[in-house]
Amino acid sequence: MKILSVEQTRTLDQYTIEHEPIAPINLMERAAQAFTDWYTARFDKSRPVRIFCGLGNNGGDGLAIARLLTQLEYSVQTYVVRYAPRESEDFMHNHRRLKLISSITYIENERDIPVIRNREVAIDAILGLGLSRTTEGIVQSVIDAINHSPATVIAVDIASGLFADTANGPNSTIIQPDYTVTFHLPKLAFLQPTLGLYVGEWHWVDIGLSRAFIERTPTTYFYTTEKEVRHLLRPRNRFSHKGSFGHALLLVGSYGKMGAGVLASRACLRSGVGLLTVQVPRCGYEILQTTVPEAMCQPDGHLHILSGQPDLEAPELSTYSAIGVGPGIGTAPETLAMLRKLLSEAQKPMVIDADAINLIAKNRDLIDKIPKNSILTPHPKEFERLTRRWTSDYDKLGILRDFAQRNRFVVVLKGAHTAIATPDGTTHFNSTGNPGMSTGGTGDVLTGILTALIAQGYDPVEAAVLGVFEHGRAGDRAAQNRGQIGLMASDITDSLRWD
Ligand SMILES: NC(=O)C1=CN([C@@H]2O[C@H](COP(=O)(O)OP(=O)(O)OC[C@H]3O[C@@H](n4cnc5c(N)ncnc54)[C@H](OP(=O)(O)O)[C@@H]3O)[C@@H](O)[C@H]2O)[C@@H](O)CC1
Ligand SMILES: [K+]
Repeated sequence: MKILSVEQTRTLDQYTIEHEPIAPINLMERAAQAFTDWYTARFDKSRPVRIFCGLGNNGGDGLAIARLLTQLEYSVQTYVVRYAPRESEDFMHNHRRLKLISSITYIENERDIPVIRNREVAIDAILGLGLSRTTEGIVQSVIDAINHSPATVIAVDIASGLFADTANGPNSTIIQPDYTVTFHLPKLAFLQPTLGLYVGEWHWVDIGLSRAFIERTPTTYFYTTEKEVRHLLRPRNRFSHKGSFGHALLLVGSYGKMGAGVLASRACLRSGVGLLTVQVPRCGYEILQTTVPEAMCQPDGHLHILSGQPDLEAPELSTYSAIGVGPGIGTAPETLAMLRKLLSEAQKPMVIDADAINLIAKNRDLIDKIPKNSILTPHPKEFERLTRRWTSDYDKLGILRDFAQRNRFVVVLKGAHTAIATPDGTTHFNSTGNPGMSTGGTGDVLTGILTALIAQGYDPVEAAVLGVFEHGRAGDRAAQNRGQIGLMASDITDSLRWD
């Protein structure tokens, strides 16, 4: 799914109005109806509704929603926050229609703000995509009152005061909704970790905006949904054999951190790799052979860490169709030497995670040695070590895009909506996963998955988008079975399902 800018979204509305064609007031009615359908499917009439409307089209939506809910016999009280002398045309139209069936309260001063009680629902239709400056005055006071109330808060289209794709200034007053019900495609703001408070649980309702326009509008931001992923997964040929699915090499583990290696190895095998060889310190040999009998194990000459001196005659690196390195390897000097040699010799895109990233961050000359199109999977702290500290989520997105593009890497920045930046400058946000996955070892599982996909011949960008999505989806299945709190990394591996 594409993520469009505010400017593009405005043009999309306009294009739909001209080419469907549909009168703007009818498009607003469709939006209000879609919101109302969403609302009535979840909230019954026992909960009083207070709808707060601004003077633009977001307010117009609010007035139309008030009329539709009133007609359905919900208990509705409508407020218009009078912050300016002018109203939009469609606002005025809906204002006239609502006036015929219900009263409207005007908020001009603080004393006009009602007390919002427990069990009530506050619908925020004060400001939408037309936000052009930080909120102040009476708008700010109403937002504060809603935020401090015990009511369930639902934002229409976007929380009032939240910019959809640029940073809000410090100390901005913004609605903190429990839900956001949005009419357009997802907005960039919905996917940023520090803005979660201003989004809540977001839902998209379709109001039939022009698909033709969306298809031909260029964007660098995408949101991965099941629809896209379905096209990426390759079906298996009946006559295939284990050689058809590649031979992966994982370099993992150190004394006390062999679990990371086991997690990555099991996930790799559960993700369809044909053959797997795992290189571990000698202390990990029996552990790996016992816990992952499906894998071949190649012990390092060093007892506790990977030093790159194999104990046995090791095959050429070119034997392997994919190489993954990092989980549990530590940052010992011998391991750095091993990584340096590995990066210099590897010819194909690799998967680079955890301590391998930390070693690279401390030895920046290694960046140039990483094969082009390799996948790096940092969490935010590791990414900061690799680049620099950011001032906002949007600043971080810029750093991420530049880093991936300049070095020709695929960077998987892990988080609530993992962001995948590609060498061609696009960024893909993931839609699966849950907070239960914030636990040790889930990153190791992802490394195993990605290495398996590359080994099977998936292009690195496809592997990253598909692998991150399925990793999150397996996490969601695991959370359904056990709940989020009890979720462990190995549950994710056990919940993987590829067909
Ligand atoms: N177009 C369509 O077809 C559809 C649109 N739809 C709906 O319309 C919404 C967008 O509507 P919109 O463009 O009228 O913007 P909206 O946010 O309601 O208000 C703009 C007004 O607020 C003012 N203002 C700005 N910042 C302010 C501040 N901090 N404090 C105070 N005032 C401030 C601003 O002033 P100005 O910047 O012009 O000075 C202007 O007067 C969209 O989110 C969706 O809900 C749906 O019905 C689907 C179909
Ligand atoms: K709003």
